[in-house]
Amino acid sequence: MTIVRAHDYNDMSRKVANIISAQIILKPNCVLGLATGSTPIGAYQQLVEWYKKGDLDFSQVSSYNLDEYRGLAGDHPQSYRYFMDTNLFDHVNIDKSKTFVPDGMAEDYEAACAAYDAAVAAAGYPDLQLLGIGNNGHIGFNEPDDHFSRGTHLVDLTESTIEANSRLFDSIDEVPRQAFSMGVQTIMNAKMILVAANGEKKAQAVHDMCFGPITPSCPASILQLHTNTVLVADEEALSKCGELA
Ligand SMILES: O=P(O)(O)OC[C@H]1O[C@](O)(CO)[C@@H](O)[C@@H]1O
Repeated sequence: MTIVRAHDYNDMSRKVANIISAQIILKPNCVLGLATGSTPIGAYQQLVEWYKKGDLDFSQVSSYNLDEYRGLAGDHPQSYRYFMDTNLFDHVNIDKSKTFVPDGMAEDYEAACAAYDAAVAAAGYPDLQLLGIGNNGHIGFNEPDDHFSRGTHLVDLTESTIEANSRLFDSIDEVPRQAFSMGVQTIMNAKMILVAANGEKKAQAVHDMCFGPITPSCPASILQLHTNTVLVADEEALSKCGELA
């Protein structure tokens, strides 16, 4: 794992955006695996800025998002489809019909999850998979468990994740208790994995991801086995990684 130190959130965001834009420049028709949450917002803003300056062209890019809350439609302001549209897709020249987010409203969800996996596989898996990391070491919505997940599946969110994500809802009762998430095996099929982390709340998870045992109780720890993983983290997120000093 390559570890890139950033001073703070803005520096992390620019570094992450630089790596994503290099991917788009080197392979204009690349497949991006994209993430939601607070972490990537600054990077998406930077990408939009460079697009507006004429430095980036998304016209051939396609994308697959990691996850979606169960029960939220794409026009719900807290849905991850809405997040992607408002933070990135609506501001660049990406073809929205080539942007995919799991369907939070799927009735036959097992068929929908299988179809999502088939589509990601048919696209050849992401050239670059962007990931945030949960306070508990989750990636996508793959929560700590006794095994690593494979494909897209229904997840029962942990209390810790529900509480962490409640800041984005009017009350904790409104946070969906379930979500659909790409599986860990699918994430590991990406050609490059780019993890972004900032803030002291992520310090333990970042330490365990980089230096802890490889265990499904910290899903991100499996990234130690991926041959092309880059972590961009700020000083606070790296504060428990004494091994790096
Ligand atoms: O960036 P945040 O908001 O801390 O969230 C961390 C991770 O948890 C999720 O919200 C759950 O999937 C991801 O989207 C994100 O990468």
